Amino acid sequence: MDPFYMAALLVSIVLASIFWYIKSSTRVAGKTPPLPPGPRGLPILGYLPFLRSNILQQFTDLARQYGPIYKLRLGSKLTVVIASPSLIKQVVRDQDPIFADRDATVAALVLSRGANDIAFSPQNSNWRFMRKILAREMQSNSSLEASYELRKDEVRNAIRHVYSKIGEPIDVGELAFVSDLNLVMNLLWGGKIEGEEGKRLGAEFRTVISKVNDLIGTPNVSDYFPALSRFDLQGIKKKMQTLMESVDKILDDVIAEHERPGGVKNEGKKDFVQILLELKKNEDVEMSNITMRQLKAMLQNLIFGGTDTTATTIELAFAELMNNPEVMYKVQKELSDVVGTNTLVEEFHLPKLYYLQAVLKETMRLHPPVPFLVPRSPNQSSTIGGYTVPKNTRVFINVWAIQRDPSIWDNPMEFRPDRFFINPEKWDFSGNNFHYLPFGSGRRVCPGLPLAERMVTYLLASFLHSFDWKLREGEKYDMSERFGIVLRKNIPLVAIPSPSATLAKMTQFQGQARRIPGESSPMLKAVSWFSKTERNSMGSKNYT
Ligand code: HEM
Repeated sequence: MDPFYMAALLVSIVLASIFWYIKSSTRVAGKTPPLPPGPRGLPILGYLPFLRSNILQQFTDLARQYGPIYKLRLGSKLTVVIASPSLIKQVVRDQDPIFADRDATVAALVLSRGANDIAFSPQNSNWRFMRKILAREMQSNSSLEASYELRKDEVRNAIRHVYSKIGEPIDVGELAFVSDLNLVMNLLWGGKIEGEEGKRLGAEFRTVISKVNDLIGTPNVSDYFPALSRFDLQGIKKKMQTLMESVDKILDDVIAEHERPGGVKNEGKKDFVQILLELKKNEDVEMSNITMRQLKAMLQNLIFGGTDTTATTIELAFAELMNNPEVMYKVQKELSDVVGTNTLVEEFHLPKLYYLQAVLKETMRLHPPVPFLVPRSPNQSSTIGGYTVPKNTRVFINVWAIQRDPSIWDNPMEFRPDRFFINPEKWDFSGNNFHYLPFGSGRRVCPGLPLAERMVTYLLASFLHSFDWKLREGEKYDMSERFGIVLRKNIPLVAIPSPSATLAKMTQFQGQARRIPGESSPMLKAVSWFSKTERNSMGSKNYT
């Protein structure tokens, strides 16, 4: 080589090396903040081999060791866990636009039809529109008022079902899940697909939802080592694709039924599918951008997002009440004072049930149904609490830890609904108080909150107003939890219903007032008599 070029090459290499050295030493010297602290883990695997089954407690213990923001390397995936109100504020308020994207796992990508739903979509105009339409057509006060009869139908069905099981053990989580699923399906395509067809759809969805939740909760090698994802070593992607084929089939049937001339009755309140299809047909400008794929993904969000969360809340509230008889007594006393003894619970009673509302807040404090929220992911590198959180990091917000933090809550492990009566204006579900976030916060806050509040309170109030509950002989209370994207009670709560004093009184009254010859059970008659909507005679719908 020409000596001149040789010299030029050497000089360039030396200059490049100096430049690189200066650049990297300024980073070391602290111009770019460091990554958060955290345990080291093993080469390649990172901290994966050290994850315990009780991840809620483990993530909380790690915060004690490393501070309110720490990092874990799980395979090649960088994960940051945040567990202090002030740092959460930085993520979900101060830097919300940066942190409001999601980091969907392989299973979640299949479930969300390629992040085309509300829950896993990046922030874009379609995501904003889907949230808007949900808020306007399903969650606004006026649309919730208009759909009340649909909820009332299902709550009465649930009461009838429990009534038919008096004295028998009932799996409370299962009861809550089926009731919630029926309720959500009724709002989505309610009254249109009934009878045997409705029953079949309910049963199919129950199976699919439980399988989907298992898959979403299974740790997947493909997520921790994206280079291996094309091999789908555990077959999770394949299994999810198969499940989605059956979901697709159900939703296609529902849509086809709505589009078939004469398939949908026109009288009464329009269901959500009908509203969406009409908007599409009328060529609403924003709606025309929404593809059929997105529409189905949105319906799925409502079914998957609205059933497990509400059912787990009801089961955990039930368990806490049975574990705390004095609190149960106060709830039932309030119910008989507010609702009275001559009628079943109606939704207009709910705003007056202050104590029951406090019970639900306390349940969701100790057992937030989505304990780490739905993980977020920054769309650019950012600084939180003096540490760098690189682009595409998976960010967990440990609401479970914050809502049990003794520096924030007095005797946090005690179930004390009364704590919500001190400065009640401070405690709501809006996500503005960073000490209490069961529905999340910021632009990703749960859009189903108004419906969830009504569903959970209405069902719980109805079950407790109409029945007394006890555990099976020799059974012990257990409040342990199992982690999943939605928290579960570790051991399902099984309880035995008997008619409450109110129901017994109503029954006596009914027995005298309206005894039908040949009717063996006047009490059964009473429940039926109080229901104005006897669609399914006295049978149970979709319950096992
Ligand atoms: C007790 C019941 C419920 C709880 C505790 C709950 C909680 C949550 C939480 C914590 C999030 C994530 C928020 C965040 O990342 O900041 C979320 C998101 C979501 N929830 Fe709920 N939820 C409940 C019921 C419902 C219901 C009834 C529906 C619909 C009918 C629903 C639909 C959704 C959807 C679509 C999202 C995704 C929002 C987005 O990413 O933009 N949820 N929920």
